[in-house]
Amino acid sequence: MPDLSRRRLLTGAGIAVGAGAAAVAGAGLVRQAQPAPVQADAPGGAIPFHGAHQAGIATPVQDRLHFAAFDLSTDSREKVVAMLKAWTAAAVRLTAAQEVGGGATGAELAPPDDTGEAIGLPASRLTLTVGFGPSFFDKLKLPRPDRLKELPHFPADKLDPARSGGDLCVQACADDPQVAVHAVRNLVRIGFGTASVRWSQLGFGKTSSTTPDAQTPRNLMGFKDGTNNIAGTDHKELDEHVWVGDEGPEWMRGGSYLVARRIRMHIETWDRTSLKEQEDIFGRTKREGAPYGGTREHDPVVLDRMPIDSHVRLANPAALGGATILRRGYSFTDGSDGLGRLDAGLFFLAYQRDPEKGFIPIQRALAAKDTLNEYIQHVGSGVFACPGGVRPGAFWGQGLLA
Ligand SMILES: C=CC1=C(C)c2cc3[nH]c(cc4nc(cc5[nH]c(cc1n2)c(C)c5CCC(=O)O)C(CCC(=O)O)=C4C)c(C)c3C=C
Ligand SMILES: [Fe+2]
Repeated sequence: MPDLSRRRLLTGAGIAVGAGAAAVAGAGLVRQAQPAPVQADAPGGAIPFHGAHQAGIATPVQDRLHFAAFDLSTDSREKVVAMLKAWTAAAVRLTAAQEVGGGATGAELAPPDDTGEAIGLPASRLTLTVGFGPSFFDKLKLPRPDRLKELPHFPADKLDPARSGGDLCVQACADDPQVAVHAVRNLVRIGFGTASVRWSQLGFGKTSSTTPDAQTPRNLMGFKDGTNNIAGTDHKELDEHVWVGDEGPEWMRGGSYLVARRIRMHIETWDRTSLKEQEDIFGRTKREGAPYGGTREHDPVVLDRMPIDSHVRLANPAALGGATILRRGYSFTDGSDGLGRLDAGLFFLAYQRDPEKGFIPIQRALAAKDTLNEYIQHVGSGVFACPGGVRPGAFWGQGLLA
């Protein structure tokens, strides 16, 4: 049997993985040594796959994203269960820097189970998070959670169906883009015949942080983005606004609803806008990120010091009866659009306990009035129910499908 570990030693804890771990290739579940939990902000380390919540939601935000939305090519629950079992087995290995199935260099006369481009790379804090779209429930004739509804149309939406929807999604985040791309590519291979990619999005330069003490990243408009976000360590806020509780359904407990929006930025127009106007649009200063009326980034937001139609004034929970989301977006550039303009923007990802109390009221307010709208356009959209965390030996969506 080949050495299936990408790196024999994971983290300073020096736990050996791979060759010694008993893994079952293909659809079978894997029983193996789990990597020791590492400091979540340690570069290269492994984030545990199992837990009360799926990793990749409150987890400190990694540098890179590969997001993929899939359509089912079957209405057979058995086939979907087999795929989710195989995906889970692969995800356990991928997030521990191990090759999937029989590895990248198994039997000579068959295509290898693992595509191989991550050989030698560390886990890179890879997280894999799965969600089910409304159409998943319709296709498989399963009861849909009350809170999982198609999003309403918002004024100025220009959604491309080819970049919207999807029966299920996988969010892969890692500090190394090759690790994230490898993970999604291998899941796509495993899903062949059961699910195929409908659309996908690569992202870089996280635009929001869940670690408030870290330096706040900047978006492509040059502003600090994520200042007033929920901290991944703030369990009270997470329980109140992000994690599904007793309201269920049972399989959604500890899970969350994800809204994904591909938001194009009209970068060229933005770059011709005065600094004063740019700052008025957000209600924050560009260099420091301070709210109008304050001097430091984390000074409190005082709504009536900001222009009435500024982004932060409109989106702040105090203006919206407490509506709160966990933001986890990434910048993207997908080359130019054929008209000499950069196809760039924000791939906005928001997690919440109930979209009707999170994304929807905030986006209604923004779509109606935000002065930022002149510089952006929502061109892709998806909403997904991300189940609670996976127990060792279980598989993604087991509570729903088993
Ligand atoms: C519906 C939700 C939101 C969308 C869509 C959205 C798009 C969007 N945002 C920025 C840049 C910034 N947003 C900032 C704050 C902020 N934005 C939202 C929600 C949406 N943004 C919220 C809830 C907040 C926090 C408001 C508060 O409580 O103060 C900021 C300021 C810094 C920060 O707190 O993060 C920036 C900058 C862009 C560029 C964009 C679409 C392309
Ligand atoms: Fe925003």
